[in-house]
Amino acid sequence: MDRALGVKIQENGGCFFFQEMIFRGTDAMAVLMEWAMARLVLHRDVQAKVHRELDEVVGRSSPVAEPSLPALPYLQALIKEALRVHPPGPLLSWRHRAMSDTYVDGHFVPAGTTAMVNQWAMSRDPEVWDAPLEFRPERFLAGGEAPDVSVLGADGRLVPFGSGRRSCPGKSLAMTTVTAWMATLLHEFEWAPAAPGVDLSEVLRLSCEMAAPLQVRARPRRDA
Ligand code: HEM
Repeated sequence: MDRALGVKIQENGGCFFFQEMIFRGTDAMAVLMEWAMARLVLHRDVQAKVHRELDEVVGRSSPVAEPSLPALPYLQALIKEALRVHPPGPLLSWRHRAMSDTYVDGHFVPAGTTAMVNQWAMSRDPEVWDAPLEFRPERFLAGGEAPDVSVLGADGRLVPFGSGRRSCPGKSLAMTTVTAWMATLLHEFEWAPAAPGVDLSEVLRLSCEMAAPLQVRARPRRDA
């Protein structure tokens, strides 16, 4: 029994929940990092800015450690921008169903319709985002159009983890883990595409993945 919600959890419900945690926890984070790396090898100026921030905050002679993570605003902006342009879970709340015939914004929705939130489209809406197809982490920094946007569900402009009580329970863990991994991968190496150009085509599987898996070259950059 979930005492907070007063809901009885069946045995198979518990199994599904753990299955979701394992699949979503590993798959979505890996997919997000692949997209972020694709953007970093494509936009070398963005990669150079992350490297500069890491050199200033962590220093070339030290590895990344957890206390440095909150002091990396550009890296955090980069991860938000990757979540905006390439949300691993583009459709939200697919388990919501209309209980009766209704109208939403003038559109008839018959009873029994499964309702989904297309946050992929929301985060590319030109009425909300300046030049939405441009990859620009600066939009999340001071002076940008969305400097204080939270990705954790409190701001409808960007909801890569959903919002409300069925939002992703792993969102804080995911943000901390992805920030730590990206910081380490970027502090230790400089990344370049294995061949000229990067194919940004998408394919929707469990997550919205790169259709052509990313291939990169890594060059060590840190002092021994
Ligand atoms: C970058 C990483 C991640 C992204 C982008 C992500 C995104 C999402 C999204 C969009 C949903 C659906 C929300 C909705 O439909 O409204 C979801 C649900 C869920 N996520 Fe995540 N997630 C991530 C990482 C994780 C991690 C690390 C865990 C667990 C360790 C996790 C566990 C779950 C579970 C169990 C659900 C289902 C919740 C429910 O049905 O009530 N996720 N996630």
